[in-house]
Amino acid sequence: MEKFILSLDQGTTSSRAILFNHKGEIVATAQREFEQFFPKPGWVEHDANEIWTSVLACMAEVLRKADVTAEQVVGIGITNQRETAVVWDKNTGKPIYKAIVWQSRQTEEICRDLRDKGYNELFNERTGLLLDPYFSGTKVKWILDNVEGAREKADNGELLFGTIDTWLVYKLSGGKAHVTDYSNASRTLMFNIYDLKWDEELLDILTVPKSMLPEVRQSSEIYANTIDYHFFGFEVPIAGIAGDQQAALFGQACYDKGMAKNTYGTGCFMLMNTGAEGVKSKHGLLTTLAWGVDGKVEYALEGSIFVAGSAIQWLRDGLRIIDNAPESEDYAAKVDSTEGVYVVPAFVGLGTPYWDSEARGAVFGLTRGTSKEHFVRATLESLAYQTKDVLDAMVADSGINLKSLRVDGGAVKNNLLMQFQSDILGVPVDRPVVNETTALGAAYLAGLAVGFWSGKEEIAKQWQNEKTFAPELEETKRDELYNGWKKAVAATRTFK
Ligand SMILES: Nc1ncnc2c1ncn2[C@@H]1O[C@H](COP(=O)(O)OP(=O)(O)O)[C@@H](O)[C@H]1O
Ligand SMILES: O=P(O)(O)OC[C@H](O)CO
Repeated sequence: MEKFILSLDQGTTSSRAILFNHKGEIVATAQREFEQFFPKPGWVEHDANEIWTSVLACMAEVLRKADVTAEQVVGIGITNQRETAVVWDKNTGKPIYKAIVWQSRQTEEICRDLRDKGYNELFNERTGLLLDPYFSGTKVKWILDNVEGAREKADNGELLFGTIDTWLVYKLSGGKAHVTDYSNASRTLMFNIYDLKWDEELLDILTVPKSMLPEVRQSSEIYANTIDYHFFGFEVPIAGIAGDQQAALFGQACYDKGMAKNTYGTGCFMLMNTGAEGVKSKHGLLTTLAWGVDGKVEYALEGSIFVAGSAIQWLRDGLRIIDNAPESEDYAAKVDSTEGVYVVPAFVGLGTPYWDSEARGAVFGLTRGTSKEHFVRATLESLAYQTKDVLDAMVADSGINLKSLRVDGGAVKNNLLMQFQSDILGVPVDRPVVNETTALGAAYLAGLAVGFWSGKEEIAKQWQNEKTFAPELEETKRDELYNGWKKAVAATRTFK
């Protein structure tokens, strides 16, 4: 009887269940989108129950599609949109508020207040992060401060907090396990990434009771079994957890110091493996835990771009100038350049290297000759320019010049974007055969824990390149285009 690993990839816009075989190949995929709530400008929320039911539906569908029984699944790996915060009642298992999404800006005031009190340095030193609404800690505080009765319940030990991994393991295990892994904990603003403990002083500042927090475990180990009635009469070990960007780094087999990947999903996230050492950034990158495997943790440097593929969704759903994401390539290809048009999609502020949460989106260089094609192309190009900002910071901090950049995520199917990316970076871009590297990374982590794969060496051999995009643009032209982008960003930031 052939065996498989089931990977649950809970992303910002959709949940996916993907079944992998022993060769690390995709056997079947199921995907469900769910509702995005924008209750106020800059706020983004999800319904945690809808996330759970979307995951359940995907699990059922993927097994049915592959004609595989639960008995053939030797382990489940979970990977998730990170930072998104859920708080639920321990007694009822029901969330007391919507999940506050990583993109949401509703804790800007809390962050500003903490920054004004001079706490940024302390948080940065211990967590590798910054006092920005992006991270979970201030979202938990916001829920406790704003939901009626929440603070009292939390103080009585009646509430639990979790990122989406924690929430899913809790639901899959029938409430038996309240756990997370190092990679997710390192995104909360409450976890000391050097002591590997919840930081009591930071918790006091954030007024979050420690009793709410999950137990932090390795990224590859058995945390609990699924309860059989949710999993078709069979218990399956949940054996891998990692935040989606760290999972992608693992799935891209970036196991050596200095190897990096960039994932183009809702946002764009570049991570570089820095080994056993957490490198402190001087250029706006985050220091984060990559994973804990075999009793050891490894670190990564990260550049976070808040709006990437979601800018393409905005062209589709907001402006309604394209019908679907792939069409962005068709329109962009109809023109040779944007003719000086720049779109800066700072819809929820700007992340690395600017960390400007009050900036908002802007368009520059419009003329009477600007067409839809130029506009679409400029939006696509903004993904590449933002990535160039991040790579420059990465090179400055690490001193490592990348030989190539491994890429993945929904938008890398766009060949024009990938070629432009390589042109703007002046670095070859490698797109692997398995584009679902986030899910693959979680599958690997789970598979290692249950002995499905023997070790990282076996996994690294499975990585295969599908296509390399080599730089073709002259350096002077590259500099000219990128200088235009920098001017556009600078101008965007003055409009507040
Ligand atoms: N051909 C394409 N060109 C540009 N963007 C694309 C293309 N296909 C998908 N996308 C973008 O990729 C994103 C989906 O990627 P995915 O990795 O599934 O994201 P997430 O995990 O954040 O939900 C969407 O924002 C979509 O707009
Ligand atoms: O859902 P994605 O793939 O855009 O990833 C979101 C990140 O984990 C946010 O930090």
